[in-house]
Amino acid sequence: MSSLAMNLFSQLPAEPTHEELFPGAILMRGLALDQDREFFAAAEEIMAAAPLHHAVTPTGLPMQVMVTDSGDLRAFNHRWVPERDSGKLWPPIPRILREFAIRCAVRSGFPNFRPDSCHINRYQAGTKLGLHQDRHECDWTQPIVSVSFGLECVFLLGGLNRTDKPKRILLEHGDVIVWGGPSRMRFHGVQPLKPGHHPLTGPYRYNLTFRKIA
Ligand SMILES: O=C(O)CCC(=O)C(=O)O
Ligand SMILES: [Fe+2]
Repeated sequence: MSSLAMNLFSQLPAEPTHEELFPGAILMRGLALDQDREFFAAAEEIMAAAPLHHAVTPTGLPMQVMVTDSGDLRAFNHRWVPERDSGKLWPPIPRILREFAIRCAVRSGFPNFRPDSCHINRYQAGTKLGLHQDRHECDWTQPIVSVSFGLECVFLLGGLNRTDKPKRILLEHGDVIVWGGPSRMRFHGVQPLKPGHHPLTGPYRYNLTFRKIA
């Protein structure tokens, strides 16, 4: 019996997992659970200072996913597009989130991660994110740290070509995925969210990605 299943019976908090999905791509189930309320409250602070808005495709079309950002001035300047964004500066990354993201990277074999931004995606039932690579960052030796809250989703982690068949990974509240090194440019995406209700986030899934952009 797996330790996770045992814990259903013992009612003890589950130990986070450490699963290497590919070289440089690590799934740590439940790693954010211990402090989920504090972390989500910090995400809510970001959203209060920088309200969620619809993401737009590179060609300017509105997407279903709602997004916002936090981070330092250099990262903001690197990503800011006058035609797309308001001129308002990003709020800083809350310290509790930045330090957690660094710990996640260290556990995954990336001890030099220095995130300068935290991007938030909010999904509701039916919202998906197509397969893409994260390529707006300057330094691809720095990994991506992704933390999920609320409703579960099926995360797709593919290869270095868009047509490579992706692995399907169920991501639940508190799960963390880090991808870097040889996995940094893997295509990834999110399948349409199933409707549901989560005690902390209601009808939504939130995903926080920590990056070194500038
Ligand atoms: O929501 C997720 O799990 C992935 C988000 C993502 O890939 C992105 O924002 O670039
Ligand atoms: Fe991405």
